[in-house]
Amino acid sequence: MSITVRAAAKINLHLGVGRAREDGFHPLDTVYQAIGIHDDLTLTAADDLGVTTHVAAHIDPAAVPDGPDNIVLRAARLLAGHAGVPATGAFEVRKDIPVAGGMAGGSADAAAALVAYDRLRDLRTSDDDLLALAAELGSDIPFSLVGGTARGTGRGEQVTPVEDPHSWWWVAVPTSDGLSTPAVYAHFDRLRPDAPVVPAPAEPVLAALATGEPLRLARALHNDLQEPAIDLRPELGDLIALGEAEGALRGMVSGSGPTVVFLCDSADGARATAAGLSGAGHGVVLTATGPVAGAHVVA
Ligand SMILES: C[C@@](CO)(OP(=O)(O)O)[C@H](O)COP(=O)(O)OP(=O)(O)OC[C@H]1O[C@@H](n2ccc(N)nc2=O)[C@H](O)[C@@H]1O
Ligand SMILES: Nc1ncnc2c1ncn2[C@@H]1O[C@H](COP(=O)(O)OP(=O)(O)O)[C@@H](O)[C@H]1O
Repeated sequence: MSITVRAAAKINLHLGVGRAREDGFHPLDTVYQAIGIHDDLTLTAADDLGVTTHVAAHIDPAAVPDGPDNIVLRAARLLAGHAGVPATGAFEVRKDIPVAGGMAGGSADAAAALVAYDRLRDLRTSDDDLLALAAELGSDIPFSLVGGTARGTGRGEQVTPVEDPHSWWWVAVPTSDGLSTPAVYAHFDRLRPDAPVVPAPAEPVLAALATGEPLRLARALHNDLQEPAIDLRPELGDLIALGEAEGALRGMVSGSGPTVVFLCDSADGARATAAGLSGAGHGVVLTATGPVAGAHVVA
């Protein structure tokens, strides 16, 4: 008996970050979009609990913990505890989402694990409970369940779907050496001790999404973590300039980085930008459209 669940990478079209709260988390006003780079997770009934991971060529297998710290096992233990059942099952994850790349790869796996465990064990957990468990595991995980395009507030865990009927073309350039999310937020604190309590509002991106015009969205994209990410990794600034010179409408650090994403005007535009970046020596260049679905059963 087994089940396979697919979960998507996310990017932040808007990431407004306010001054750190007393609990250390930063208040956010963000617009997430799930894009077509996926991890697939298969759960098979077993007596023990374990995870094996198979990674795409662009991912360092050593970057993914294979023991109890893997977020897939943390998700299974949390849901099993909530339901009062033993935490057992053999998880197999096929990873295409860059690790520690600012694309919520771990969050996608956690969301997929919650859905797979719930369905395989027929737990019938309510959507509200699944979202609450997801938020306990990590700020981005509720969005990985919901997918599409959505606004995130609080520390990013309060998710409201956003109308986004158009399809957008993205090129993503991951970097083999990840950047830790807490390190980038800590650097934001150093660079912006005067950050406002209320984060920059997402309305300009929401208005641009409604037009369906790539140029309007390109102008509205906003990421308050881009400055600290580039300060820690100056080569990311060069990469953004290169992609824009190769025809992208706009390049931006994805979340806390170091993946850089480029918005393009069309499929042809994305192909040309990707070819230009590859030609300039960037070995791994991924092309995807968004929005796509959140964690869902595929087999
Ligand atoms: C920056 C963002 C933007 O979507 O994504 P990534 O770039 O990591 O993918 C998120 O805020 C990452 O969310 P996620 O990776 O789930 O974070 P969590 O596990 O909840 O928290 C990890 C650490 O990040 C910091 N953190 C996270 C969220 C938040 N609103 N404020 C924070 O300061 C804290 O230091 C926290 O201990
Ligand atoms: N299944 C998993 N996939 C990826 N990373 C995981 C997983 N489980 C735990 N981790 C840990 O979570 C960290 C953050 O990973 P990830 O979610 O990919 O990054 P980001 O928050 O930048 O999108 C990694 O450095 C890794 O040590």
